[in-house]
Order: sequence, then structure tokens, then C-alpha cells
Amino acid sequence: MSARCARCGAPAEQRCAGCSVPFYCGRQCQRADWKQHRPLCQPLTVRQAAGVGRYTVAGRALTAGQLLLRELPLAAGPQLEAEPQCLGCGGLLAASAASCARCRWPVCGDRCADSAAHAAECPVLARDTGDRPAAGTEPCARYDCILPLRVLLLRDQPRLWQKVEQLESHLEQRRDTAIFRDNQRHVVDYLRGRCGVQADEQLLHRICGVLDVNAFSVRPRPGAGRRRGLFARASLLNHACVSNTQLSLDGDTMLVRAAVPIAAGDEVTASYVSAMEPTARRQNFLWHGKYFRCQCRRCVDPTELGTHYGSHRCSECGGMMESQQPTDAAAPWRCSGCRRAEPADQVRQLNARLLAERQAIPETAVPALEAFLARHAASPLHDANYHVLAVKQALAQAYGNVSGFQLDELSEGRLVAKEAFCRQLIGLAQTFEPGLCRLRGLLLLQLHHAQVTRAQRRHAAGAPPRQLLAALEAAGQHVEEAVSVLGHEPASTPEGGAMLQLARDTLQGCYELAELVRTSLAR
Ligand SMILES: C[S@@+](CC[C@H](N)C(=O)[O-])C[C@H]1O[C@@H](n2cnc3c(N)ncnc32)[C@H](O)[C@@H]1O
Repeated sequence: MSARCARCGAPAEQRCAGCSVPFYCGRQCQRADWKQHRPLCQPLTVRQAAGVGRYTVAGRALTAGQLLLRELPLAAGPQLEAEPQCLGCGGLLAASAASCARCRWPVCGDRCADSAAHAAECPVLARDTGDRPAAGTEPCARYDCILPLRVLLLRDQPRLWQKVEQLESHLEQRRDTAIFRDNQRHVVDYLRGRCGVQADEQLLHRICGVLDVNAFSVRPRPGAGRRRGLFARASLLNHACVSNTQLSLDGDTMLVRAAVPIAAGDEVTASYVSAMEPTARRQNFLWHGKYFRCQCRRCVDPTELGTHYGSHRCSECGGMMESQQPTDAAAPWRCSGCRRAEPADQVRQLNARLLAERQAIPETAVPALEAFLARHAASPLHDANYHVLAVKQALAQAYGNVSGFQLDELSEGRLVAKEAFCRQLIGLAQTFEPGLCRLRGLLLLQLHHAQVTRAQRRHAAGAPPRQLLAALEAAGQHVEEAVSVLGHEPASTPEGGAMLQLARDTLQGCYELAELVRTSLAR
């Protein structure tokens, strides 16, 4: 059946160019329908509610993978305590860097000194008669003032400045905190005192707050320093620990995609914190960095959606220790079996000790990672605890990719473990980051390597070719899924570049091998 005009019901072929949903027979009907259709047209609509401020909902039904937003930053620049970086291109600077002839800050060369990125701030920085930050590799707080200055200079562009003014800063909650005092020294006093910036202290602190609450880390391109960017529209995505979007950065451009199908009217959310952190650590980051207590379904559930990700074992009966109130850092923990209580501080100390222990192990140190599992995975931890899973993730990657542990060198036990770790982590990723998820894409690829290697070994030991073919077909499906997930990543990122290429090559190899086996079976 052909489509009908949304206005008059006549046969229609043209769709609304904004959202591609309603058909119209011509411009007249489209214009007449606009008032009614407008609220439904955009994929994203902004609303406001007490307690959460502005938030975003789906203006219409959205499909998984759909691009919802492509946005350039209002301003971008060095992260707090970033390494010395060129104020033109953001590139890291060797000790022998050039300096801008006007402001004398280090840059790559004349082209960067004369670049648009550096133009507005240069005369302001030039007013400082003191010394300049030295180039090199050590983090340097002198760079903390650059992005706030870039934001302040948007005052000359009223349309953009209005967007900055609307952003949340949590200024009052920040007063008397360590970050506020650092900002006073490195941003407010420096810009007002040494650069003669005409802005009151309150405004500069507000800008620092706006940046901390709203800016996204911009993944540095190879050879560039750590940066962050302020995005007016993406900032209006409120947080959920199990979010329904995937955010990527293509250079400085923010891309927001629906990670799962989203119904019209549902809130569209982003996760401000890694989904692979347990509740206590997510809550801590969100409270101290974004000034709110998340009350999402994962945060309020002591079992973290049935995963027991943050739980450890009771030293008395081996039951699961769970927080009595996961959104309250001071709440005691209690065993789900014998009901024994443990004070929150004791649990914090246990986790801090285990974190320090595992972070001291390089991600490629296979024997040390295995020893960590042998020491803790059964007690005081358990098979699905987050410390254990972080180590399993490192091993899933290291098995088959680290010298001395390449696929053809792995024992059957380690291959079985690689496959099991990948499956467990893929299941967890599906719970915490459903739909499009970079981690799942990468794990699917590793799962394929383990499965195919095991099948080839069984075949070499005499298993029938049909078994090999079945294994290749199953593993091929995993790589197809990996290609589809990673295919949504910008080509400029490691996932959308080299890893996607590796997944495509792997898939091709898998198809060719399966074809060979099929041919031999047909003979
Ligand atoms: C990046 S801004 C999001 C937009 C913000 N709601 C606004 O009105 O400008 C982050 C701030 O929004 C609020 N927020 C975001 N997600 C929230 C959530 N799940 N629960 C409560 N507040 C939230 C907090 O105030 C947080 O500091």
C-alpha cells in the first residue's frame, strides 16, 4: 500500500525532511501540518523537572544505532592538570617547543600561534608579565585557566554565551571544597591578577563549575594532550547508570546514538561514569564531581540488578555482603545469609586494599593476574565481584595477545578460561550497557579467537569437520556482531579504526575457512 499524506490523506511520496516520519503530498500540506507536527519532529526534546533540572526525552520512537546528535563544542581546551600542550592544535610539546611571539606561551610553531583556536586568548595571556609554563611532559596546573578563559571569551558572542549561562554550575555546593580553592589559585587569581581579566570572581568560579559539571573528556588524538569540551546540547542529557545512548567523539565532534530502541516520550540518558564501576564508586564520583545522588534502578538495588557486582563474601558464612542503603556511603553492609553487619568503613578499606593490589599489576602480567584470582576469587571475593571481573577482563585480552601467551601457545585450560571470561563479561556488559557497547564489541572478537582456536585444535585431534564448521559459524556470528557494534564508532577512534579493521579481517578469514570446510565436506 502506498503512503498517505498526514494532512489530507491523499497518496504521498515525500517525507518530512526533519524526522522522515510523516508523508506529505506536497509543500502546502506540510506547511499546514507544521504546527501540529513540530513538537514530534525532532528526535530530542528538552524538559525540566524539580530536582533534576533540564533533561532530554525522545520526541519520537528512536531505533538502536540511530544518530541523535552531532555537535561541535562551544569551547574545548586542556583538561585540569593537563600536560603542557600547544594552544593552537592541542599537540603535546617537547621541552624544545617554540613559543607564540605575542603571548610567549609554548606552541608547536607559527601556524599554531596564528591559529583561530588561539586568537582570542592570545592578547589576554600576553598581559601577564611573569614566567610562562615550560614545555615538557609533567602535568601542569598553569593550563587550568585556558578553557575557562575560552568560555569567558564567548561573552562576545551573545547567542553562545546565553547557552553557557543556562548550564548548571553547582556553585554553592563547590564553595570551600578543594577544587574551589584550586580554581581560585590557578584560574581566578591568575586571570584577574596577572592577565587583568575584567570579570568578577563569582563569574569565573561559575564557569569553572559549568565546566566540571558539564564538560566531556575529549579523547586525545595520538600525540595530543588531554582535553575536555563543553557541548551545549549533549550537556542536557541527564545521567543514568544504565543509560540508553552511546557517546563517541570524532575529534572534537560529539556524536550521540541511541544504544537501544527508545520509545517516544522516554527519557534519553547518558552515563557520566564507567558502567564497569560498582555502585559505591559511581555514587562517590557523581556526588563529588557532579553534585547529585543517583537514584537509578541499578544504584538503589543492593544486588546491582542481580549481579552482586559490588558484593563480597561474609567471613562467617560465605553469604553475600550487601549495602543496606547503596546510595548512602555511610550505611552498614549486611550478610544476606547470616545477617551479620559490617561497618561501611571496613568495606571501603577492603576494597581500597584490593584496588591498590590489582592496580599494581600490569594488564599484561599474566601470571600475576592469575595469582590475584587464585588469592581472592573465592574469598573474600566471589566469581562475579568487580575486582575479579576487572582481572578477568585483563586476562581475556592478554590471553592470545601477549608475548609468551599467543593463541597457539595457550594451554587448553587458558583457552577455556578466555572463552568463559569473555562470555561472563559479555553478559555483564549486556546488563550494565545494553545495546551498542564498545566493550561488548571488543569481547566478542576475543571470544571468537578462543572458540576458533579450540575448534581447530579439536579438529587436528580428529574431531569431524562438521564440528569445526559449526564452531566457525557460531564464532562468525560473534564477529559479525562485533563489526556491527564497532561500525558505529568514528573511524578516527581506535575502536572505529584499527579494531574495526581487525574485526572485518577476522570475519573475512572466518568466512574463507568455513567455505574451505564446506567444500571439503561436499566432496
Ligand atoms: C550535565 S548537567 C545535565 C543538565 C542539567 N540537568 C541542567 O539542567 O542543566 C548535570 C547535572 O544535572 C543534574 N542531573 C543529571 N542527572 C541526574 C540524575 N540522574 N539525578 C539527579 N540529577 C541529575 C545534576 O544536577 C547534574 O550536576
